[in-house]
Amino acid sequence: MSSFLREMAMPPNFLSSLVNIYAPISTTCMVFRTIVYETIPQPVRNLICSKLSNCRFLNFLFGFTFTIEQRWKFGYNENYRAAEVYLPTIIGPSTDSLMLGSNDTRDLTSEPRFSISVGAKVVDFFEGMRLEWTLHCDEQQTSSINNSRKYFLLRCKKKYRERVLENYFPHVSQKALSILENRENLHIYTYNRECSKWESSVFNHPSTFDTLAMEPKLKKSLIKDLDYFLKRQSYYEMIGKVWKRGYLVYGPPGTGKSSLVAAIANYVRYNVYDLQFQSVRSDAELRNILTSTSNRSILAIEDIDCATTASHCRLHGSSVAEEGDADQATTMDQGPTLSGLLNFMDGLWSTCGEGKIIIFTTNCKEKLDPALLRPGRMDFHIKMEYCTLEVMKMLAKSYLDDDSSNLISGIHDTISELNIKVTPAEVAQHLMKDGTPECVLANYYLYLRDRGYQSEKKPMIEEAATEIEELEETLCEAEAASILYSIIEEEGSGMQEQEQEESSCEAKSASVCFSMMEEEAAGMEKNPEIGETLGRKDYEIVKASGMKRMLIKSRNKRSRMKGIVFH
Ligand SMILES: Nc1ncnc2c1ncn2[C@@H]1O[C@H](COP(=O)(O)OP(=O)(O)OP(=O)(O)O)[C@@H](O)[C@H]1O
Repeated sequence: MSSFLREMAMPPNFLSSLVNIYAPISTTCMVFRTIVYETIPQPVRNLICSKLSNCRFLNFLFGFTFTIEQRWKFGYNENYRAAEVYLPTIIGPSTDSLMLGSNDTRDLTSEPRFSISVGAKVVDFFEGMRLEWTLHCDEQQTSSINNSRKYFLLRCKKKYRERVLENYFPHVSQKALSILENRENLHIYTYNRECSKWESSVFNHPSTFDTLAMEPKLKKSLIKDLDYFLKRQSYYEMIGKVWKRGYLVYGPPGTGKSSLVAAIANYVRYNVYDLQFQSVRSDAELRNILTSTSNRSILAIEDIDCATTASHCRLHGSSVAEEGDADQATTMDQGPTLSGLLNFMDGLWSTCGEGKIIIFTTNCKEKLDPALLRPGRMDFHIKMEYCTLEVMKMLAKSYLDDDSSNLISGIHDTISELNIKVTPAEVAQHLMKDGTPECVLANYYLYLRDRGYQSEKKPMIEEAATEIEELEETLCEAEAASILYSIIEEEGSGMQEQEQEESSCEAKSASVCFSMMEEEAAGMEKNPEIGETLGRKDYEIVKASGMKRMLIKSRNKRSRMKGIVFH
């Protein structure tokens, strides 16, 4: 060292004078630092720091900036989403503006929610690093569409760059994930064709697997399938498959297909992207729409049968082109093709995004293109059915909190007897009516019976009514004859002998017949089995036709009466 100094021709006392200068400066700095730390509170220190960090020159020298755009390449940027979710939870005094609002339509006094407004700064401290976030928005006017480019800037010291990448971003993503898993509000997005973007609103659908009535076995296996899917991200990676799941929900209108989509969303706590397939103009637009949905979300395409029929026609060039109107064909929207959709589902485009659940619903599975149904394309086919006894009990449980009433079985038996099909939506509509559970169920039972009469049993009722009329006539005749007989017996002396005999004979037989009828009717009235069978409604119906008397007196036609009412 001394030789080195000698070579440098430095004065020998230079080092000692350097130490002499350094010592008081470093002591002063330490004292100054201690004074600053002890006298200036941390928020004020943060403010000063943020002012200094605004200084472009200092930033240029010591700062580093990460830009996190809303879209990354062709898809939604999950880091942007993580920041969007995480930042409102770390708002501190240094944030000078905020967006505030509430979606709770039920409670005006509910606590408002915050989100980051454009230009606002949010400062975060992590492992001793100071990190400053700002949200930016650049308006871009392209043709008639107003596109805005949103992005976060994250500023930190240059020396923190690696630590931010390695520790801070995973921390933000992790926090965002747990916030999303426990979020109160889900969102539903609908595609706005005019400005080519998804628009969101709060998703408040109350349907859950508890309220949804479907075959218990099917429900159980669906829940199991969802659970497996949610926790097997790494398994999908291991087997080289994209982490996504497709469900095809089919069944007649009103069997709960849309309710099932909502129940799935509420169960997995995913946002829902609801796409009207018919509103998409081309494959390119479809690709754009689908890739701009976020990860861990549900894409629901309802009534896919309508969509794919159109796509199928287009695919085979049957619609516009066949009409030979080429000009019209070029000016019209071409619409997405079936292959465009399939490509997204399991072709190359399917790799855009992870954790997606795709749900197609249809009223008519048979109408679907076989390409959509081939094994492996939609992982799980869910058939939503007309009401079974189990489904009816579940509906009664969730709408009336009563699944033990005998009337439920009665209703179900009546439905089977009448050979009619009833959707859960119809049952739900009746069960929502006002009244005690018994009343509501009894009314629905009566309604079904009535419905049976009105539709399928109409011819039989008409036939029975004619027979009743005939019977009434006979009975009237018999009654008249009986009266006549008594009159004859009383006043018989006034008649010719032969005439008297004939009349008497006729009247007598009529009277006998009439009393036999009366006797039998009385017997039937006492018979509990028949009493039970001829329920209130049957009685009412007969009464409504003005035949109450007939009902009682013609019970000797027991089987026929049962037939009128029940078969
Ligand atoms: N399985 C069910 N469980 C509980 N409620 C149901 C069920 N099915 C239908 N509902 C009730 O009926 C209403 C309509 O049902 P939903 O819209 O889900 O049927 P859908 O099969 O999607 O009908 P569409 O094919 O006409 O769209 C729901 O709001 C719900 O109240």
